[in-house]
Amino acid sequence: MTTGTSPGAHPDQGPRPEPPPVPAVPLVELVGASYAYDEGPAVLRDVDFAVPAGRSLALLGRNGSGKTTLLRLLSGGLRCSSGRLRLAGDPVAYDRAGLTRLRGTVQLVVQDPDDQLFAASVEQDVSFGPMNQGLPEDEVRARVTDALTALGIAELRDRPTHLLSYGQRKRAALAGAVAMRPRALILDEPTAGLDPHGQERLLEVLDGLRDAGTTVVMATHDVDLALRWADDAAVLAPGGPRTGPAAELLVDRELLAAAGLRTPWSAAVAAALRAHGLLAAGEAAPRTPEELARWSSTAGG
Ligand SMILES: Nc1ncnc2c1ncn2[C@@H]1O[C@H](COP(=O)(O)OP(=O)(O)OP(=O)(O)O)[C@@H](O)[C@H]1O
Repeated sequence: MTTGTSPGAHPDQGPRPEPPPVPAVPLVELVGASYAYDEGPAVLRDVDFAVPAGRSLALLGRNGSGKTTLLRLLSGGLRCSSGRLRLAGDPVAYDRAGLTRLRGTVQLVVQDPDDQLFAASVEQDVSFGPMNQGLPEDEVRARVTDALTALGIAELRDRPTHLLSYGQRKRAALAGAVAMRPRALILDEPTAGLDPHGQERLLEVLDGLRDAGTTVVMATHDVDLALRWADDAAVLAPGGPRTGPAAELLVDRELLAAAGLRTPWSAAVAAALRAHGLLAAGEAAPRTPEELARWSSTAGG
């Protein structure tokens, strides 16, 4: 991960606090990692991939580029064919103790909530992880309450999981990970299948978690969402992942085209504003319709 910061923005509330600087030692890191499934060629080859603590990171790439595989390697669900996984600088041992330590720090939420939820009620599901950690009952209950409140689904506590809507199931699955109080949440396409309102609410939840110090990694196909939400971005391009500040990487048209991604809406707007002399070179471009409205009211554009 290259160093640098980018000014994040809450969707509707103006600039959010600056993220912490990129620390020298990543929270979790793949070094020279390769992975091939039994039946196929290598999906990832000799990949270096660092997740800096306390920041938000969007992972982008075309279908089949290896996003899910990379997230599973980072969270210990898959083991590199070669190379290694490090947690806070230390190599992860894939034994019980090593994986317990990793999962206490890094929690993966898979794309389909039905692959994650398994208990009869929301409360039972969300309490499973903390109970499994051997926490006292009071602590488990408090964590469930906090996680459901953070996700805005406190009223669903006693509901059977199979009666929830898709968006509610996505939130319940995320609550289960949040209840583990991990340092890093790794989310595989968390906004997929949510309506626009549901996406906005989820981003607010993720911003709140990040602002409280949780590292949040999200795989997504949505370049617009990635550019306005993430501090950092990683693009799975043919030569391997490219990482850097989202505001720099996600306006690199050549890179995006090579990775099979389109240019974000706001980058196209910025190019048009510059072409018409309305935005100075180096001046930050608006990244959302709300930022564009604020920019035009102050710039008189
Ligand atoms: N269990 C598996 N067994 C064999 N091959 C697999 C398996 N899971 C994924 N693959 C292959 O690995 C490659 C990368 O898949 P992966 O799911 O990591 O990509 P992705 O970037 O997450 O894709 P998408 O955007 O479609 O979700 C694909 O070619 C896929 O066919």
